[in-house]
Amino acid sequence: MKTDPISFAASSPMRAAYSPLTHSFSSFKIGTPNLDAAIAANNSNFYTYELLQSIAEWLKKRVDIRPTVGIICGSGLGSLADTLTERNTFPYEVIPHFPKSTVHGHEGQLVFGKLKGVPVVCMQGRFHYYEGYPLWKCSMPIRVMKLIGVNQLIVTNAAGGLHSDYQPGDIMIMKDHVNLMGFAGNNPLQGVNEERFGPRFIAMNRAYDKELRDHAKKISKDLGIESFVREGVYAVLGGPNFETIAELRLLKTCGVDAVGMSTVHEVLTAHHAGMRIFAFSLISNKCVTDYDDDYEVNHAEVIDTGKMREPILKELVTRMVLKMSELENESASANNIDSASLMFDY
Ligand SMILES: O=P(O)(O)O[C@@H]1C[C@H](O)[C@@H](CO)O1
Ligand SMILES: Nc1nc2[nH]cnc2c(=O)[nH]1
Repeated sequence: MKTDPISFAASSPMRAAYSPLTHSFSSFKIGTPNLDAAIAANNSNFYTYELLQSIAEWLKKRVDIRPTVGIICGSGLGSLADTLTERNTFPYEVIPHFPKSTVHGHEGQLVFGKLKGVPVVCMQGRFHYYEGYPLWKCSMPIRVMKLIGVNQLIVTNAAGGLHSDYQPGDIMIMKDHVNLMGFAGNNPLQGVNEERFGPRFIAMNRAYDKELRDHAKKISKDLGIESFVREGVYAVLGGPNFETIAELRLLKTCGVDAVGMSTVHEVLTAHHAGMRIFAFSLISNKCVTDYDDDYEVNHAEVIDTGKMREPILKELVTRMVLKMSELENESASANNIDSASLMFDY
């Protein structure tokens, strides 16, 4: 009989639970009220490697497509997944152990399919910290994708434009981020490190792949959209409130170009797992940094900007996926040549 990871965990006598609140580990007997309370309070990293593997296996049993490229759709950008052919859709509530999507504009389903013949898996809806989930839970689908075979990730989001030149409808290729939640000690990689995904300490200077960013700029030129494609720095805040004027002024002086409430936890998890990452923000609104400005940002506007830019974003993402698949094939054949020459030499 196959061991269900939950029952396996339940049969282990002791388990360590990490509390990001107190930054400490405590040992709990499985099945004791203490552990149950810790899990209920989301203070324990509950997704063991084996549990994540069982989720990946559950999906692989139900779908033939084996994607190596994953896509995360931001607010108002879910229709990117509608471009897929040979679609196989899994609402999050049917996938074992998946959190539920609660935000308007995030459908809450995992969609497998093909983009111009390239197999991809798309998160049509993501998880945010402000929904009440800890960051390791928000980013668990990235690890599931990794176990399915995904090694390149496209991450999209809607963000407020802080840079004075940015206008709603602009596309900002992310070259870096400021992890404000990380400054406060909140990080999805906290807790016992799972070496099978990646090392304890990771460098971040190459997280946003330069070659992919250059391809995106070239594609933008080919599409004739370079006048509204930017490259900049995204800062993540926990939300759900939008920022105060004082907060925005502070962030502007720190070199931040756009502000949002997602993406960074996914990028950290994907980079830790060795994935190649391309990320962009759709600038959905201007950030108000003037006390005389009465304009108030709202979520409906964020969704509407996504709809407005839908056709061009679909084209950008499709061309990026084709390019990523090409790069992967090139590196696969280079590896084959390498191993063939090794066989010849020895
Ligand atoms: O999921 P993303 O980051 O695209 O969503 C942004 C941030 C908030 O969730 C929401 C605010 O309107 O849009
Ligand atoms: N934090 C933040 N997230 C956003 N998502 C879309 N617009 C905004 C914004 O202005 N601020």
